[in-house]
Amino acid sequence: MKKFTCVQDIGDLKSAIEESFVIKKDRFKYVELGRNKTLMMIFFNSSLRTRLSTQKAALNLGMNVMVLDINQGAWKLETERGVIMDGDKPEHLLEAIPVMGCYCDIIGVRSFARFENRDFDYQETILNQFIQYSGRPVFSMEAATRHPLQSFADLITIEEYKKTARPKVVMTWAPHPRPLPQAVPNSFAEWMNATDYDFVITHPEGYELAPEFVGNAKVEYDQMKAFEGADFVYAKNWAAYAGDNYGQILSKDREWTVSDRQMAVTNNAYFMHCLPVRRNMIVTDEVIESPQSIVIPEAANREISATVVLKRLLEGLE
Ligand SMILES: CCC[C@H](NC(=O)CCC(=O)O)C(=O)O
Ligand SMILES: NC(=O)OP(=O)(O)O
Repeated sequence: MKKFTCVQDIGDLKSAIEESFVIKKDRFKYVELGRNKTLMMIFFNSSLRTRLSTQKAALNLGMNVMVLDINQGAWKLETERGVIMDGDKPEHLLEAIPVMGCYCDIIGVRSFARFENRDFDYQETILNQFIQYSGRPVFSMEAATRHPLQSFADLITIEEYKKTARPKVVMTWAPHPRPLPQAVPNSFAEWMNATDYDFVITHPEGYELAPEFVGNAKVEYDQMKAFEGADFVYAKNWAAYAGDNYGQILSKDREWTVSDRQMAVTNNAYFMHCLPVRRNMIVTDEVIESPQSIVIPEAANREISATVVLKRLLEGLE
């Protein structure tokens, strides 16, 4: 594997899931593979799970690890080409990227959507500059339009907990005080559409995701109807994507906060969320603390998805 930015990069999902279960049984099985290889993790945005689980995955494979928080300690970076750099940014990304590539063997990048320009975000401008100019294999630790390490962990979790071959999985929008990226819902939808699950997306009108991510999923504007008979409920907030509303908050309707009311019409569904989660905005305390909440095992599986991905990137090194 030469990069990991989307579901296509992991190849056959069945083998990827099988490999994740092998690694879950013995996460140090390939500890020699990464000897004297260095992972560099670059964060333009905050992180807890991705930062810790990806570092742990690298240690599972015997790698050295370097972590750079771009906004704490590095020079402020200009990302636009052609700009006269007479402002507060002493360095351009187009120099910083190849320099960082000199010091490592594999690069992970976190760079959220900025909501300033939809094309800039949806062309994955920052991530693609790392792919183009670093000279190293690059993987996404959540970029503008996807979060594949999270979605891979979500799939592993559903495979572990599902009680039927084709569970009904419902991704629901929920209210939030800030406009959040579409990366997690886009990515979850992309991975769910790559399975044969019964996948439903529910959100208020105006929160339609980009068609290329919705794919063949059923979209249901009535949340209660969507929840009927669900085996898994995956909650997440996202800002509007469509038209002039890009990056906007259109609703903070707390009727969409996942509570016992909605969970009551499911098939005793498991509750999932990528975390961090705003309690009593996205989901009530009762639901996230219930025996059906699997948000912690879901987060634990981030170590597994990252170990599989890093293993395959190491195997792809010349
Ligand atoms: C893994 C999720 C990362 C990020 N979440 C946030 O930015 C939450 C920030 C907040 O709740 O203020 C998101 O929604 O994409
Ligand atoms: N789910 C996830 O990626 O969490 P962090 O933003 O804390 O890394």
